[in-house]
Amino acid sequence: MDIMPAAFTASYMVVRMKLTDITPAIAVSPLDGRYQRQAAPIAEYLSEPALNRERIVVEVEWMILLANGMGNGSLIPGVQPFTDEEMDYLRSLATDFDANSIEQLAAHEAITHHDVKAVEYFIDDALDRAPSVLGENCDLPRLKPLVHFACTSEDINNLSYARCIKQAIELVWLPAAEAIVNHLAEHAEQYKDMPLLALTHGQPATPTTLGKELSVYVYRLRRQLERIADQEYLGKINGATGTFGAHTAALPQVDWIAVSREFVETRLGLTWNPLTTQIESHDWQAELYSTISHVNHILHNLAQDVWMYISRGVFAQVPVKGATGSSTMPHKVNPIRFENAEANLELSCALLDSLAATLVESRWQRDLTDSTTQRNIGSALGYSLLALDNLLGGLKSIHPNNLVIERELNENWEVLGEPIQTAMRAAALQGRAGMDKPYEKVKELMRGHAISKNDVERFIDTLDFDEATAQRLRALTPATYTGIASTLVEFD
Ligand SMILES: O=C(O)C[C@H](Nc1ncnc2c1ncn2[C@@H]1O[C@H](COP(=O)(O)O)[C@@H](O)[C@H]1O)C(=O)O
Repeated sequence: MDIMPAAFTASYMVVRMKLTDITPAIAVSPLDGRYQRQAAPIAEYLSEPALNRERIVVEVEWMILLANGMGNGSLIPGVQPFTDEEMDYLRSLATDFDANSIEQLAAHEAITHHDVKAVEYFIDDALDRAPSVLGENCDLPRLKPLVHFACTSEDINNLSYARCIKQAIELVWLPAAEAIVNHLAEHAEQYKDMPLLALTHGQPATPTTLGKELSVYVYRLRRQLERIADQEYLGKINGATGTFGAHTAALPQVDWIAVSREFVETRLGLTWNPLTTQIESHDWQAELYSTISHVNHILHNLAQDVWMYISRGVFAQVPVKGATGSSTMPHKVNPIRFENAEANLELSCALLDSLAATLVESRWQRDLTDSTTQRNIGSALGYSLLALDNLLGGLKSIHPNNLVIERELNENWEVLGEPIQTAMRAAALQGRAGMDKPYEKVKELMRGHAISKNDVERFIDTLDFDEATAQRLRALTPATYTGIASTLVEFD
């Protein structure tokens, strides 16, 4: 079916260049295209090559544990412990992982159609090449049966993913999130005494301070980030259906539980999962993604709040030299970084929520849906990282506008209705005359009218407060009616 009229087809479809012929490849995802620079730190740990590099680490460390044992020599009869040179050589497969390695793996996978088998063959090739590097007497080519010994692919995959995700979170995502919290905390302290008209339901309400409102976000975010910093990353290495079946059939004398635990905990720095089907159950991933999604939602709330403060004039934006706000309205500076952050947080949440929901289900002892799904963890965190970057940039480009803040407060003296009616209640309870129906009297005075400083003072004077209370109330202004907001900042 023609998707364009014939004339269009002739002028565009036939003669135009194919974008897919351009090198380097054109990206489908904006994370790998337009936003590549900002998302790149995630790709270092969560991308196809990063996963394969980590798979090599896991395969190699497993070989080293089997060959060198846990203090009592090799675990496998017929296998001598690796020399230091041999271990360095094997480990260099991961540390020297490069474009050439990626090509070699792709060549194997083109034949095997199995990504982990391709890694096994990649290591086999390296064992074959070893004598040319380590000398003719090198025994490594004979040790090919040691590669992937007693492993199912998921033994390698789950450990690799756990390490990839741990590094991406601890080295990239968490520091970026902490940078936002630190920025907010610094400004909460700076503006802890700066009064601000609060709005509940979008209507003027009891004033607060700008610093205290920022502190609320600091407190919320810190609670979630602490959970993420304490996150467990579970891993398993227990064979095709989690029974150590192949291990015990081949080498019944080995304490495989101890070996498995040593490998996951000590060698790879993860938390040992003793009980699984073929797959690690991914519950820890669901926990992590739910918490990050929660953080994303808090940040989305922040981005929208700041966007609305900018719209109100409470925050002013610093124009970027040379930048265009609107293509047609020259006066404008648009809050685009906050809008970009909102959109990317939404995309991240969509992916994270899907990952958290689907990764925890697998038919019987394994299906492969998790394999395909987990390939999107990098995108889920990448969209969040991009949002963090834009949010921080946006926050750094705004400052409070005192004139607007003061004007808002001065135009809303009716917010003092609350302290006056509450003081009337306290006076009534102490038996002072004329303090009945405090709420109704204040409402009568203030609702639906523009109220001035004079109106408030006159009203206070009509009431029989004791002198100290009357003075305290008379001294109140919308700008000073902020309770102990500034003190509360210390709790963030
Ligand atoms: O260790 C094994 O392989 C055991 C096997 N289970 C599997 N476990 C892990 N990976 C497997 C499995 N099966 C296939 N594959 C390979 O996974 C890749 C899936 O590709 P994609 O859908 O792109 O994520 C793709 O490369 C697949 O070839 C079983 O039979 O239980």
